[in-house]
Amino acid sequence: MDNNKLEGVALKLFDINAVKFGEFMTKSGIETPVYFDLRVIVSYPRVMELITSLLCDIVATKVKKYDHICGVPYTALPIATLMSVQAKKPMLLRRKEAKAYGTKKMIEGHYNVGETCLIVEDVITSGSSVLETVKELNKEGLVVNNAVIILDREQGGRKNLETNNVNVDALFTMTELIGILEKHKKITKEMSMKVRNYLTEVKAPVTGSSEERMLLSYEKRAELTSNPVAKQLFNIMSIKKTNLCLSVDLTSSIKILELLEKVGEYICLVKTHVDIIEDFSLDFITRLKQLAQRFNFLILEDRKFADIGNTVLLQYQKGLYKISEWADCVTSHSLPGEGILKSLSTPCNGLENRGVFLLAEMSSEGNLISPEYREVTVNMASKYPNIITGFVCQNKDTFKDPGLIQLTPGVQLESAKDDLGQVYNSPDKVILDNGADIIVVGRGIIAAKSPEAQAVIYRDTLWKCYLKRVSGKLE
Ligand SMILES: O=c1ccn([C@@H]2O[C@H](COP(=O)(O)O)[C@@H](O)[C@H]2O)c(=O)[nH]1
Repeated sequence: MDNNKLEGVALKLFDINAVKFGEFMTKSGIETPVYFDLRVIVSYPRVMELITSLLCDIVATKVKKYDHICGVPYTALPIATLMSVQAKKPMLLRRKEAKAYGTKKMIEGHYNVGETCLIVEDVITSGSSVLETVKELNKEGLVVNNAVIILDREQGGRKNLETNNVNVDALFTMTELIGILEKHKKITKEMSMKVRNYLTEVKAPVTGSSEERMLLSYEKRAELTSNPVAKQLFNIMSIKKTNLCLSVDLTSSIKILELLEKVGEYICLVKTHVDIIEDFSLDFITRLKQLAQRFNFLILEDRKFADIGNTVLLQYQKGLYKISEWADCVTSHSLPGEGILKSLSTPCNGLENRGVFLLAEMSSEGNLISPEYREVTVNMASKYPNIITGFVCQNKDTFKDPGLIQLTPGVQLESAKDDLGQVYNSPDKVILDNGADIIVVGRGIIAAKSPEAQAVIYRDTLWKCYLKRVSGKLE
């Protein structure tokens, strides 16, 4: 590759503010000393031309065979278009959302099953955006072996893609780009060191492992999930900056509503056991739903269904509680087999956005769930991606899919046990070591002198642990 041309592009990117240095906060609250915004390059035709020609050079020498070019939406689309024209290879267009009318195709353009497609992307961090595009192309029977990238942030993307059989070639790694800018005195030695230190501190997430799930932000995971309730929860957590689920194990509906008035703003999810409420009424449900809307949290009925499909269907939709009409999600055992998931996914008027947390483990001492049971549960869930929101579990290795949520009960500020077998772990332990995404706290808050003040303490402690986890700066 022409090194002068490459250095010229690096300097140009700096001049046009496509690369910035300082103290930046990502949307999910993680600090970074360097920020890339390659969206601006469309305003600089000469930069576009240079980048296209360098990427085409890489492809000509490194990629053996490809039939199509596809850019990852949106920043890479103009570059992919220019490359397609320069290399005289047909382009495919990946939609982000299917059209509401017509063909509903996600990939536009003419192609045949078994043909190969080269992917073009501007920046890779974890590589998940490229993988989303790979997934869509694979669904159409297209094969992806290669991706060309303008900048590799060296934060695990290359490894993730290679694990998924996609070979990566980049114009620059972050280290190379920093090196050029330092050499040409665009940035100081100190700034260059700061970025290098940041790179060594930030651990690389690996796709397909529980580590990747733990290192990805809730924001990013909202994009990766196929379950509408999980998406809503990831979004609520990102917006409200809370991963606290309050378990309102109280027997008076008035007390539950009073408590939620005080703590609603600190939680992303409320967990109920409606069958312990002594004065249950549908008016209580109406008021609960109003609070959920006002404070932007979802409702999980911890029903722990465990019967044959037909009975569960009746328990879910009928009886005194009519759970399916108000609970955004429910918990269920996998013990009876797949029938239970079939019944919970039975279409019912207006209930498209319902979710299920499947119990893969329990927090109580001496429970009978074995590692084999846990594994079969997770495999069973994979056949029902539309309704599975996540798992109630205690361990990070229970599942890998970053689109699913680990809901972990048995949490108090200090590790402890109650007299009836409940085992409590600390926030550090469950989030940093054990992979919890949403943390269920019951008596730790509701039995406190001031539940409101205690909810704030839990919200802040749990969120800090999450930020520490996604920053990758684990000891
Ligand atoms: O394995 C499990 C599954 C569910 N739970 C429920 O969570 C809350 C925990 O309440 P604490 O007062 O914080 O102990 C409770 O409603 C359980 O039914 C669980 O603890 N363990």
